[in-house]
Amino acid sequence: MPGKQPNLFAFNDVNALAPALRSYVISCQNAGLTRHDAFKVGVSGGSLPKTLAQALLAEPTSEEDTVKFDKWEIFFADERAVALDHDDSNYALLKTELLDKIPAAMGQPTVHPIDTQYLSDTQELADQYEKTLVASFAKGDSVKLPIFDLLLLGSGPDGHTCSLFPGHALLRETDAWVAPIEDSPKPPARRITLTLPVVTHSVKVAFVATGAGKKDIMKQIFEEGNGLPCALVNEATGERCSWFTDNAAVEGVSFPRRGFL
Ligand SMILES: O=C(O)[C@H](O)[C@@H](O)[C@H](O)[C@H](O)COP(=O)(O)O
Repeated sequence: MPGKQPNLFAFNDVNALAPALRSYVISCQNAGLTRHDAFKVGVSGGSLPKTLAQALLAEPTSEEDTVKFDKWEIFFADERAVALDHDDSNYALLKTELLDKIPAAMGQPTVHPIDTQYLSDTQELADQYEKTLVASFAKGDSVKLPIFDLLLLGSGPDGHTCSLFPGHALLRETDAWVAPIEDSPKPPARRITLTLPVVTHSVKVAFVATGAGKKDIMKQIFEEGNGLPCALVNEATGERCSWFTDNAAVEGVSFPRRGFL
């Protein structure tokens, strides 16, 4: 149904994708600022932090085009149960690729990493991270799920997103906001992740998927679905979901592209 489908944007390369991603993120930021004077964003790992840095650290072209980092609250869409300076840490990746590069004049975001005193117990690690979300989103009778202003996600070659893997029982989680996973098929095995209802409840969801290595899974996600986690997000969020891809990632994918305005 037109208008209900996710937006698929395809660019020549990451250099062309980055300015569009910037303008999209800033429009989500500005909507968040209007709603609650803050921008609550969840990010994942993979190649996303690098692309995000390219997008966000560029020079602004106008007043509206300003990244207001001091209003940002950054959460992790998923995280590995490792120390914050470990090679596998998504926090460490974001810090190296983006946080450490933000000039003081741009303001500094509030960042919510996992509490590493609970690393030995992934259920507790997830529960504690959920408490971090509760403190920001005020879970209660009227708030059944947190509403992120934006989730910035990647897609694995198997169609996973966050640490929600194809066919995994975690896809059926309905109560928790954050859940542990002990048997991630992609190492490291022990992680925490936002659950599917939280992901699909976000005001906007953006995927960044680039490179020819994504072509096969993009075909499956957009043409067949197959219950793949990324396809489940597409189906539940429709037009609230946008894919920032390059031509190599969507070559041969039968799904209408949108022009990015
Ligand atoms: O914890 C993880 O396993 C990663 O965060 C993962 O979910 C990543 O986002 C995708 O695999 C896409 O990775 P690329 O962006 O590198 O393609």
